[in-house]
Amino acid sequence: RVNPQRAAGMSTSGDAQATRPPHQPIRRICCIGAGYVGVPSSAVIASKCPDIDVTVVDISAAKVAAWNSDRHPLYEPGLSELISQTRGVNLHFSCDMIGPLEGADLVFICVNTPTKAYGLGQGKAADLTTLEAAARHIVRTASQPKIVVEKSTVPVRAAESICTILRANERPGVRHTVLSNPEFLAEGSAVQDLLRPDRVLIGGERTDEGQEAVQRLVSVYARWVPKERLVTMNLWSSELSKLVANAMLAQRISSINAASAICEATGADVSEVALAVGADSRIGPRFLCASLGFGGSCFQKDVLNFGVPCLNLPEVARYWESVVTLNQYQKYRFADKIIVDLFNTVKGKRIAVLGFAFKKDTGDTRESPAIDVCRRLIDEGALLRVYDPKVASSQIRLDLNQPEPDEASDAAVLTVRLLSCEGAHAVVICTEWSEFSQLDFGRIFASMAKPAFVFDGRNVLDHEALLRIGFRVRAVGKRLDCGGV
Ligand SMILES: NC(=O)C1=CN([C@@H]2O[C@H](COP(=O)(O)OP(=O)(O)OC[C@H]3O[C@@H](n4cnc5c(N)ncnc54)[C@H](O)[C@@H]3O)[C@@H](O)[C@H]2O)C=CC1
Ligand SMILES: O=C(O)[C@H]1O[C@H](OP(=O)(O)OP(=O)(O)OC[C@H]2O[C@@H](n3ccc(=O)[nH]c3=O)[C@H](O)[C@@H]2O)[C@H](O)[C@@H](O)[C@@H]1O
Repeated sequence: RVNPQRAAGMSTSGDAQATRPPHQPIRRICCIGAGYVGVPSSAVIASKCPDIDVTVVDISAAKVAAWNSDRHPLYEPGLSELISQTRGVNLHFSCDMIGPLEGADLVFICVNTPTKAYGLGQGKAADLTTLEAAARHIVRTASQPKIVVEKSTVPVRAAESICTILRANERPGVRHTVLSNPEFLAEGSAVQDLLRPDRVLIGGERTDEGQEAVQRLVSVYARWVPKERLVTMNLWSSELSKLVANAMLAQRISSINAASAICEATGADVSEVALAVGADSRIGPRFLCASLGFGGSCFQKDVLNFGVPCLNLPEVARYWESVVTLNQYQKYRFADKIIVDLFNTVKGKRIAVLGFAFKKDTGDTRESPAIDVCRRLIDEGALLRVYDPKVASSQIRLDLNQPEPDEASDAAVLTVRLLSCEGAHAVVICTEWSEFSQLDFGRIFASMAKPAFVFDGRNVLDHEALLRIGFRVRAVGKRLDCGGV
């Protein structure tokens, strides 16, 4: 069993390396999970470590086939280029769940760990089914010792469960080691984040074998990450640090979004407030953009997961839950403002929605705030035209529970393209794609029903210019044409 008593303080890689004998270099890596984390991480390792062979495996044959083709299953700037340099050289994608694993020195677990959708802890706890399946698969398959690296985001002490499963099923003489190496990349900048990480955390047991495994993984990252950014610590600190980081980032957005509601009520401007607050070096300027709410597959999941109902800390749980509650409020506050400002009814009105991904530079729609906003408008009888440069129309229909259009698609509730804004009562910005600020709003205005509204859920447009054209403009945390001082 993992022994938490052996845990020691945090250190950076240089300290430990100096006192230890040279360790066996990592030659082969198997990554379980060909998703947003597994593939960029593997591609960066392959490109930075030509002597390491990396194979990404997944239970989804369709996904593996797509990674082996030129039509990759997800969009991430710079990733296709990396893959074209390394695929077939030292980066491979495979459905063979046995061979690559058996040959690997080190196995990254990068499977999804979503919020439980059923039973005990439904809607809050992490569903660790895939993580456990991966651990059982490793121990069933491996006839040689492996370094098993938990890269998926997990509740604190998940490594203990993995370890227990491994220990109970290991073959005689085969002892695997578990490390925590949480990933901090953000979608849309994954490749850059991996190439230049603020820090790489590696948590391991403070036993000789645990520390040997830590150093072997350190030596992989040390090829391109400065050693002062390679931070080693105990397993539980590493697992918890990931959750705290995401929870604090989400909390920051909910804080500025709470301020945005006060701005709208008072006439203060949230961009000015963010500038002033962020100038304090203790706070810093990043991650203070008020919005229609945060999205993505992780923030809500990790904040709730961090609320730790099982640890019986109800005050702590309530504190973190309020970050999510405020986010829900912000999404519906934005949607309801559209309805109220369009004279309390959107029934039968055309509304052009620009952007559907949860942020720019990704095609990912998981927990996108656009979904809640669009659903609210559809429920109120609006006719939506949704456009996103990177989200497939079939995905938008799936997220909004709308069937594929038939011949009479113009009468459909949802049109997933934007031929024009002709006849629309409002343009709604849900994602901050750069191309939206380049649109010819003069022409758009001319084609729209009047009065013509713009609801900027990301504060990315030139509001003064829009007002001059004649739009009624609503933005997050600002009073524009409705009575500011
Ligand atoms: N998406 C992101 O930006 C980040 C995600 N994370 C964390 O990383 C983990 C993975 O997230 P994503 O890459 O977004 O998920 P994803 O859903 O894109 O990819 C997970 C992949 O694992 C595969 N998989 C599931 N069970 C498997 C099994 N038993 N054997 C083989 N393959 C299996 C799935 O088919 C899927 O392709 C999660 O814990 C997430 O919280 C951490 C940092 C950033
Ligand atoms: O664990 C994870 O999955 C990752 O979650 C986030 O990354 P990601 O969700 O990809 O994207 P972010 O840039 O953090 O944005 C999250 C959401 O917050 C919104 N946001 C972000 C910043 C801001 O100032 N305002 C704001 O509304 C974004 O539009 C988006 O909807 C973290 O930034 C990563 O460090 C972490 O690894």
